[in-house]
Amino acid sequence: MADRYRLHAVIGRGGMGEVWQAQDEVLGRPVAVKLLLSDLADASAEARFRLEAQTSARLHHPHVVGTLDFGTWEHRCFLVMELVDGGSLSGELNAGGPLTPDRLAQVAEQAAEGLAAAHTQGIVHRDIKPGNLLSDRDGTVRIGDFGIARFLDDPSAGLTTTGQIVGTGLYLAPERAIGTPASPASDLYSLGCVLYQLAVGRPPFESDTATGLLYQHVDSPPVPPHQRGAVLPPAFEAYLLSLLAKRPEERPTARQTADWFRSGAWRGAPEPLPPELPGHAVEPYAAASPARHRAAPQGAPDRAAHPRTSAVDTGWNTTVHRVPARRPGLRTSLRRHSRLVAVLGGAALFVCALLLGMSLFQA
Ligand SMILES: Nc1ncnc2c1ncn2[C@@H]1O[C@H](COP(=O)(O)OP(=O)(O)OP(=O)(O)O)[C@@H](O)[C@H]1O
Repeated sequence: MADRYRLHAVIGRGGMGEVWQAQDEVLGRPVAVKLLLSDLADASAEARFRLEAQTSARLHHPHVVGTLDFGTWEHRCFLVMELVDGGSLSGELNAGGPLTPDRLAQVAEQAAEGLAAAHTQGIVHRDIKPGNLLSDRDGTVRIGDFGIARFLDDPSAGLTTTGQIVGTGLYLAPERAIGTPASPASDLYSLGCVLYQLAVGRPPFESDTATGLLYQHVDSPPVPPHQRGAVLPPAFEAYLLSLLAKRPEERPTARQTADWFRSGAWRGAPEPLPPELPGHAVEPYAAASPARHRAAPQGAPDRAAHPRTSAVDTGWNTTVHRVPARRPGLRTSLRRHSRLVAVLGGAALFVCALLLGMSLFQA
């Protein structure tokens, strides 16, 4: 192909193309070649495919599948990638059943490292699922398939042109289920779903209908993995559930997740919850749902105790300028600034009374 690549065998087929195990005959190394499906060879499919190539080409990281080349051959676009020769995490689960805590922690750390690299570049993956986490033969995990990834400043992020939510329903974050664009935190939710599935054998939520599935993401607390037979250290389980927090701001960042798993803290007991801060209540998803009480489990990072600018919260520091903060409602702002409002109101009253007094005196 293209006077350079010898295609050997099809590895798999996705929504956009088929992936081949191939040989780069110029550089003499094995590669993976993704060919756009011929029945998709229209301008918009080509543009999406090209975007996938351009997005992934911006990332050079040991836990992201590297992009090597892109071109057109016999009217079909192709993308050349590093060959990851150990299969996907989906295959690993199917072949050997739920993963051991050690392997799971390795997957969590390395996938989070790859996500942190993407988020730092302003890229949200939007389709984290077991089939997109590939593994080298030595077990190293790499994130592949940036086919529906978007840059954070892309106004179309989160929706296709027809208004459909894209991404795989089993791993879709609640904020995306209700139509909000994907953010880095949405990738962390998807990673939480994947880790849950790799630990339990089944994803956290399943339903016969797409609506039923979306509803559960938004409103149902996940059943703790140990109640479904998983054997995880308590701290690990607590952290995993924090990734599944309904509210995006309560999830740890990719950077925090990678650091936490690398530290080995997952082997321990959950840390005690810090005392609830007054006025910390936020009101987005299912305020009255039991999920609220699950959202910040023991051992999970407490976002209120580590605000975005704190030195502990390094993950946010790298991405905070890219992530548009949700604007608080008028009532929330007034409540937050009540003391300031009272002082300003008092001062205004005083000035009015003074002016009135002076004008009366002059009259
Ligand atoms: N660089 C790679 N090295 C080895 N295998 C790969 C590589 N990229 C993809 N694959 C494998 O090829 C198969 C198809 O991948 P592809 O990304 O096209 O589709 P998908 O992620 O399964 O589906 P979709 O694109 O519809 O989400 C997957 O099974 C994946 O494991």
